[in-house]
Amino acid sequence: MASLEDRISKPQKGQTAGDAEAFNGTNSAQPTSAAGETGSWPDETSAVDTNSGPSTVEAKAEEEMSSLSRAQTDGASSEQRGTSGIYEPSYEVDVQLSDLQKDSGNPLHSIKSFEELGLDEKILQGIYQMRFTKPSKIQEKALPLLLINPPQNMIGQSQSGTGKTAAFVLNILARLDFSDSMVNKPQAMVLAPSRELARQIMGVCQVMGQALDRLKVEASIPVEKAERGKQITGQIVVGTPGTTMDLIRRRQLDATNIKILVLDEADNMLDQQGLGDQCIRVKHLLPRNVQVVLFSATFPDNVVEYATKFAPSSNTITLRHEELTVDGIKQLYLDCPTETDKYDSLIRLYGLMTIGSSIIFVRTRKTALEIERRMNEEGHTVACLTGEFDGSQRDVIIDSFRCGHSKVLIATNVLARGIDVQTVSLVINYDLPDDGRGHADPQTYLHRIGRTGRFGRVGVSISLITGPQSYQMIKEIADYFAVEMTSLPHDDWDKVETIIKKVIKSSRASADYNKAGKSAEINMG
Ligand SMILES: Nc1ncnc2c1ncn2[C@@H]1O[C@H](COP(=O)(O)OP(=O)(O)OP(=O)(O)O)[C@@H](O)[C@H]1O
Repeated sequence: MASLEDRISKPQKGQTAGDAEAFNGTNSAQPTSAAGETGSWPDETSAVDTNSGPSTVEAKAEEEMSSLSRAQTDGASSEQRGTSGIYEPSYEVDVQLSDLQKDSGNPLHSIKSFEELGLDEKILQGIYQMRFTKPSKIQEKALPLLLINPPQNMIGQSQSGTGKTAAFVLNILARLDFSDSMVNKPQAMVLAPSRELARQIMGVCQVMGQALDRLKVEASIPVEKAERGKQITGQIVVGTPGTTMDLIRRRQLDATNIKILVLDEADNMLDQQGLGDQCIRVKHLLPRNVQVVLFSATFPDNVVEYATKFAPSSNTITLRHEELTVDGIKQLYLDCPTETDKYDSLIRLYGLMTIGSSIIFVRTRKTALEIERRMNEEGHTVACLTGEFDGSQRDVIIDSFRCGHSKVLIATNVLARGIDVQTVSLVINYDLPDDGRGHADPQTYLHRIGRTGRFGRVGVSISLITGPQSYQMIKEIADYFAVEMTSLPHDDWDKVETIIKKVIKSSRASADYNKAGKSAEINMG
């Protein structure tokens, strides 16, 4: 793969998209353990998790903090550690992480320390609390550009799980004004495509900013019983675009002092009809000189122009699509003769090993509920999260998954992006993501499999294939990212186990990450 040298050059312009399935809630959170009972996936839990946050616009700060601490436990329960079975971890993830961070071809590599990035002492304290030792490449490259004064726009791209959230959160924390006249004024706004991601980002802001005494972070996500007229007074507001727009229009959110607008999963926010529209409208309600920051692992060609209009004259950090996959995620596929075989294979996979936590992605809510029902009937405790549940149900389900009470989550694309649960060691594409026209949707595939293999951890993705069309789709995906996918035989489960063992082992051994060119191309606006 071509290696990209860091390089200085030029920017562009862009625009928007809308809310969608992102918010209905969900389901039936059941306490869980995975199915079958043989091996275990590597325990990759190391550093602190930074997950999800709390509640709703009207929620009390204390409730938020307690919900946050719950949600931030990433599910690395002691029972998951050091289990024996399909693969025994051979060394601590800290060691692996430092090896990875020494490798200049790795997205986690950087030559700088956090101390060199010019951050306030109190913000550094937050970083130490999170036990981040070194910045990742995107953090190292993006932060100096984000912190320049006067502020400049940014379009930042980096592989899934490489720390984009901390990059934009640190910039926000560094720019907040806690003086008496400003302390109750919203100053930064982060928009995300789902309530789960918005809550997670809130959590990161709160943990990273914990040494900042007057910091207040508030959510703008749909709530069941919104307190009419309640004013948002947090300096940071994190939410979904539709609700945020409503709050501004109802004058519950004073946008006149907003100086930073971040769109996380920006390509999704700008691309989807509806979400994009709402993002544009929100932006129009903000001061003209707002610093616009767009982050995502993917920026497909069709959104780049849009993005460069939305964030004019941006500094950009981009990657080629051949460079987007994370080497720690081993991509496998299982060819199933029929749809029925798909379900049987799923059950066999769970029978094969005990899995830390896993997500099964399906195309429709109906399939999600059907698989949930069947797996529960067969004694597997699983939960399901789709857009049809209400917000509070969704919160319960995702929090239960984050803290490891439920370990198997069946989800639609609503959870494909951004969700960071470090114990997820397996992602199953029960249905491949498609573009609605019979072709693969490589971006969604990348985001889905990126729910595992977070920040140097090892993960496995298994796509279930049935028939020539889905075979063609997996081929399109493999070609798009220039990756090799390992085939699993559906009729020889001993072999499946052997292959999975082998790929996990090989990915551990190859902490060298030798794919040349995982570095970003930087363009200065
Ligand atoms: N410098 C660091 N050192 C150690 N861990 C880090 C560092 N930066 C981020 N992390 C951890 O890496 C994980 C992934 O970070 P994050 O969720 O920001 O990834 P991302 O790039 O936004 O991924 P995605 O594209 O999937 O949204 C988080 O658990 C975070 O706490």
